[in-house]
Amino acid sequence: MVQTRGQSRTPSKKGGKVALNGSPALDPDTPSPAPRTSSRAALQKHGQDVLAPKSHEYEFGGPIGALGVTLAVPFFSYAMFFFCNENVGCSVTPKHLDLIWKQFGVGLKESFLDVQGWAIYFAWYAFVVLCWAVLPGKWEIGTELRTGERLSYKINAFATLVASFVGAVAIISYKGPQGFTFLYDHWPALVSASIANSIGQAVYVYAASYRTGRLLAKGGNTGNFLYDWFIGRELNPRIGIFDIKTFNELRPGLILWALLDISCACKQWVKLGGRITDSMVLVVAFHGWYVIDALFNETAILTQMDITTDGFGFMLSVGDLTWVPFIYSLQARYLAFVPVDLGYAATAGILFVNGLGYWIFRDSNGEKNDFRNGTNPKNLKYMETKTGRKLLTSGWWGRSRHPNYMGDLIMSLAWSLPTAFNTPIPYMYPVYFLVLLVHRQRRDDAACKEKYGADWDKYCKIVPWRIFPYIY
Ligand SMILES: NC(=O)C1=CN([C@@H]2O[C@H](COP(=O)(O)OP(=O)(O)OC[C@H]3O[C@@H](n4cnc5c(N)ncnc54)[C@H](OP(=O)(O)O)[C@@H]3O)[C@@H](O)[C@H]2O)C=CC1
Ligand SMILES: CC(C)=CCC[C@@H](C)[C@H]1CC=C2C3=C(CC[C@@]21C)[C@@]1(C)CC[C@H](O)C(C)(C)[C@@H]1CC3
Repeated sequence: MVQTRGQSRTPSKKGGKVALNGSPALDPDTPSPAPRTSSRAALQKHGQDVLAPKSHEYEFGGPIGALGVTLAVPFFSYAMFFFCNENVGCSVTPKHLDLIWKQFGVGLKESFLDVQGWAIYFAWYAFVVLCWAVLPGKWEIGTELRTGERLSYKINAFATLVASFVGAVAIISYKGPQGFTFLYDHWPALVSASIANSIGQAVYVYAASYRTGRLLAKGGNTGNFLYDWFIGRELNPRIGIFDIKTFNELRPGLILWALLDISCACKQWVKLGGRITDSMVLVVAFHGWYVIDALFNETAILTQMDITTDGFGFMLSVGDLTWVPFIYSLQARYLAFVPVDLGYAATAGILFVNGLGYWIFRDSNGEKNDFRNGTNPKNLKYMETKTGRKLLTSGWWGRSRHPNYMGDLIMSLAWSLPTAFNTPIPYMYPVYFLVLLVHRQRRDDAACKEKYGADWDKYCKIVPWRIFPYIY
């Protein structure tokens, strides 16, 4: 599989560099830490202005926005379950609300007193950490930090995915599909445990960021407790050589998403007495492929803004650990109790929409990756900038400034179409995703404007559309 995201592969250099946050940078070929030069010496080189610059601007609506998202994400993660499940159905009517209200006590019990569900979640999390520690993987060096140093990351997310799939297949082969419905059956407890995990981690990294010498994210040090806790103060929180942000971004949430989908398919199999619908096959395959693709290209995230620029706070912890697995799998969970048979024509139509989205997503990311890696196989036009970096002005990047987002958004629609049109709830994912990517595009454009100055304005004149040509 080719690399699809990020700008370029991070250089795989040998050599013992110093990581500021107390963890030694690593020789990429050895899983054991290279000798530390002296983190204290490195600290002395950099003043507080470099390590912990004060942030003067709020994003995401400032502290009020931070509070809103902090409350909204857990609320919606529960609501999507309690408003849409096999006992109450998935309609949007006052009668339905009344029914949900009557189930409130049961919901509380299922969420907080289901010890087995909580145990499953934390056993799962421990398993993923263990895989990180014991499975082989090469060490890759990340992008240069503000301090001039680089951190190393163990690349074995794909091996973790394979180990998880092998485990799931073993359970299903041994016990049958009914033996793998336990994730579906403990859903509210799993949501609660993941929220508890994300709160715990956000509190930990916030407190740990006050240790001396931590490198803070430029936007996460406003001095407002709620906002900084939400956005994340420290850029690369680590426990020794374990990088908390990259670990959470790719492994526990994304793999759990794929496993929840499989569990939903097993539930449908049991419900229908030994078959799964074409719509379920499509959803599980589309999601599964997306997860495989992300984990196979693990190194690509090392150049993404979440890793290079943003801190790790509650927004990312709850996004990675709760939102991704439990909201992104909504369509599969819906189909588990409302089976939809699409037939050949609708299946072909949806395959076409997903294929179109995937092609745009992959081809546009590929064009940029090639270009940032110093090649231009399609001989695309580009413009020079004063920074010395070039910007593509033809091909996908000549059609809009974020063609890769367009592809991703088209795919997100294809993931909801298999649920048909009985209720709008399974379409919540593409709606959320549109909001996320429009916001992300604006943040990225602002960052590019800062980076390229007047050259970015010139590029925007050549390529006026932000995501969708002739629309936005
Ligand atoms: N499923 C999900 O929940 C999410 C998925 N994604 C996906 O992740 C992928 C990566 O997205 P993201 O990290 O946001 O950023 P992008 O991959 O879109 O990268 C943006 C960067 O590309 C460079 N760039 C911009 N224009 C040009 C050009 N014309 N020529 C060359 N380089 C250019 C700039 O950096 P520079 O010039 O410095 O190289 C810019 O900062 C996307 O496909 C997105 O859809 C993202 C978020 C969530
Ligand atoms: C509602 C809320 C708290 C949102 C926080 C946003 C996060 C859910 C997303 C921010 C960037 C993300 C990325 C992915 C998942 C969603 C979050 C965490 C990603 C890991 C999905 C798989 C992709 O292939 C990816 C690796 C490009 C992507 C990276 C960004």
